[in-house]
Amino acid sequence: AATAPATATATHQEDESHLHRRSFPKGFIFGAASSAYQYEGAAKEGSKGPSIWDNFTHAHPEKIADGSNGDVAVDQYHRYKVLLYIEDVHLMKEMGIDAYRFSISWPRILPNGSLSGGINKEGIDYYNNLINELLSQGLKPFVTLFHWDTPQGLDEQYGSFLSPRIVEDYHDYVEVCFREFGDRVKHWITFNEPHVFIDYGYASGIFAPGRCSSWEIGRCKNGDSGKEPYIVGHHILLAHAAAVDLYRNKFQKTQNGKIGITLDCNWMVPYSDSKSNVDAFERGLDFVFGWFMDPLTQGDYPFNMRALVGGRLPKFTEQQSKLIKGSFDFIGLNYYSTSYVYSLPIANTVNKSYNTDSYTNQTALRNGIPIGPMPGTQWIYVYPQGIEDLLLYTKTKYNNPVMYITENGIDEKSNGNLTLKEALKDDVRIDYYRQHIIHVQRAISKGADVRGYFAWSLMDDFEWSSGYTRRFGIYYVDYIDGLKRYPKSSALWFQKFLSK
Ligand SMILES: OC[C@@H]1[C@@H](O)[C@H](O)[C@@H](O)c2nnnn21
Repeated sequence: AATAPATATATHQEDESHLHRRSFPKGFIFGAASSAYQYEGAAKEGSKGPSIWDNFTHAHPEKIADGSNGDVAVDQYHRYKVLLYIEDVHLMKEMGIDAYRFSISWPRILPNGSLSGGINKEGIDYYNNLINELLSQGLKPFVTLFHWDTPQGLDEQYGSFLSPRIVEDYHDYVEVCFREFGDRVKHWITFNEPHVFIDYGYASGIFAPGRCSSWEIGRCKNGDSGKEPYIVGHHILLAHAAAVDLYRNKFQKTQNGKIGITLDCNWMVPYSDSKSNVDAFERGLDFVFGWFMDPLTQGDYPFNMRALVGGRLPKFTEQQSKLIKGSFDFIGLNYYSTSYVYSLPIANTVNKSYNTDSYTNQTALRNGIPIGPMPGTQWIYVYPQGIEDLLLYTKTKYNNPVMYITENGIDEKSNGNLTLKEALKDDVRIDYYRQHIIHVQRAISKGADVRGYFAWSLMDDFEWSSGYTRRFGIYYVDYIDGLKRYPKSSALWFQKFLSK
């Protein structure tokens, strides 16, 4: 008689026997990731200037799930020694983690955003201490130069990324960072996820600076969701290229570091194999990922964007195109989830928006069946095949660049009713990391040039519009009792996985 099908103990349960650090290429880096606004706190200390996130959380607490902000966050500014030395670096070392990805707060270096406003020595000192602490514990610093916290001064002075003036100010800011930290920092990331920063900050308006058309979900007072996203994206690419050009011409020969950019791309699966939905798959990826990957590899935006956005999409001069094309030593990829994508009928909507320009929509359900389990927040459906497919898509379409997974992770709801012991038992996260690491390994075995993998996040932290209601950490932070840190089961799993 036919044997009953084995009931899956967990979706995508994979064979783990071959899973250990040695099964990755020599020199492959495992790390943990963070960002300045989500970790540092000390928002008004050390002569730091305000960022748009300081302004946004205080001006619009209603836009944050628990009305919170990053004034204190997990207080890395005061605790990095404790955070990274006695507790976390100690555990990171024990865990065998090789690198720590963190971001520098632009207004902590240049308080009003421009060089003319002066360089903040206390900011330089803080990051020097943090970098030295990491190195003293054998950890490589991977530094993100911009993780969404634009100096408020530049936003007020000339609309920050809405103006080409941002290119010069960003150039001056990164030059200070290369000069002050480049002797020890050998991996630079110019921008974190320009797509998310723009989509949420200038199209839907739910993130800082909270600009969008009045009819968009953010109900913004100012903005234009059909024009501003493309202007901001254009200036980010120009600023990125200026930073890479500066690094290559003035610092790389002596400092011998690498510079790249981190892009987000949740993977997509055509809702059906109909031509229209397969076309939607291409368009959907072009509007999220190709928006930046095409200029970086070919010097112009994808054809789909040129065709559908028309005159609202800025043009590159020949010189700008040359400067942008090839302006990276590596690409950072942030992957979390996958959705089905389907085509929408072309409509002559008066209300133009980045959110509708691609004539695609995404859904987690097909015929009512989710693409994967959703054990955490409302947007992460566990689909490990997606990280493999994204890596292989990038390999095939963009000539196999050097890649790092610079973020991958899952969260759980913050639940005050759990005992500490229960809160530390994050088996879902262990399962998530195990499966995604296996699929990264498969992509490498198929030729993808992946050099590293960073877990998001080292510890629970300020989760943007979700505030502290969502926990992404492999460390638990006790927000009630002095921000104490406790390794979750996933931290101990990493320790075991990395020690083999
Ligand atoms: O939402 C979890 C994390 C954020 O905390 C990071 O700051 C951001 O880079 C990101 N991109 N995708 N998912 N994430």
